[in-house]
Amino acid sequence: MNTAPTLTCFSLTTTGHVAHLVLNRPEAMNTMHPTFWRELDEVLVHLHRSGEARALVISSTGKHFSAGMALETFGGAITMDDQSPEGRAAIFDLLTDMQHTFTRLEELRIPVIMAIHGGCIGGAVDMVTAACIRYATADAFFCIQEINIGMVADVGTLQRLPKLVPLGVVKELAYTGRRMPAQKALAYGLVNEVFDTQEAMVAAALECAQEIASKPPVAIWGTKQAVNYARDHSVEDSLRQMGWLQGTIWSNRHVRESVTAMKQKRAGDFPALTPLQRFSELG
Ligand SMILES: C/C=C/C(=O)SCCNC(=O)CCNC(=O)[C@H](O)C(C)(C)COP(=O)(O)OP(=O)(O)OC[C@H]1O[C@@H](n2cnc3c(N)ncnc32)[C@H](O)[C@@H]1OP(=O)(O)O
Repeated sequence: MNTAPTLTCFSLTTTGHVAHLVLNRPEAMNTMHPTFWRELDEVLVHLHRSGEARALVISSTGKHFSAGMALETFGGAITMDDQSPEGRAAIFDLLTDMQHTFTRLEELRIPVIMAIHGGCIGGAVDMVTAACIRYATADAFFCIQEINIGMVADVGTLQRLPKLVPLGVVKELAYTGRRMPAQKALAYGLVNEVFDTQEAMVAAALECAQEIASKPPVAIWGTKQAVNYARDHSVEDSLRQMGWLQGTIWSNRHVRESVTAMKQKRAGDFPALTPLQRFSELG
């Protein structure tokens, strides 16, 4: 079964093959607590499996995109004073779980666009660096807040941000906990575009998602696979992987339909991604 999960921290709508996930706890500045993590993971599993959406936009509500980890979880859900081997193993498992959620976002079958306004703090930086494309409002800022609360950023920022902006910039932000404003993020290429208003930004993100969703989904899937692979491997290895990948997914039918649609000045008609099932559900 692949039913949409029941959500309290988010709202999820899918229109014309574009899914739009909105962080909707503005009163709590969309902080990340155990329910946030569980629901985000469930949504991503659902989108990954359903095959219905062909692109995902994630935006937020209220003053800030997200204030990061809910501070009350430190010393609450996350028990940090248990120095026993069992306590340390539990921290390792918890952290790995959170890391997997953002890796799931990065490895989703469909491209993900983040629409970021106001503060994007701590865990929120972890999250947005796992996306394909980032848009921001002029009032947005990015903060590796972890250093200001005595910890090392541990859910992906230090691993993914250096692939997006120069290493010196990452180190400056990570050592100082300074806020990087949207215009600077634009100059470094962390965000693709800066908008005056949140409405304009979300509209542009949805328009970009719609454009992506109009392409053959298998070619989009393959392109995401290839670009993600190339980020972490040599050109030589990536070219070889490209050969195997293209050999696996090449479709004359999709290319013919794309060219015909282009000539006829109409949208191409492409089958959706096949819904995935859990192995255990196959009977
Ligand atoms: C794996 C992930 C790890 C992490 O994410 S570590 C980072 C955790 N996050 C933080 O440390 C956030 C620190 N907070 C801030 O930088 C600022 O705050 C904001 C930019 C988010 C907001 O600034 P402004 O708009 O000026 O509001 P305000 O008066 O500072 O905050 C309003 C109330 O919100 C509480 N608050 C802020 N962030 C969090 C949070 N992350 N978890 C729980 N509460 C938070 C404050 O303390 C305050 O509360 P009151 O009104 O009672 O004084």
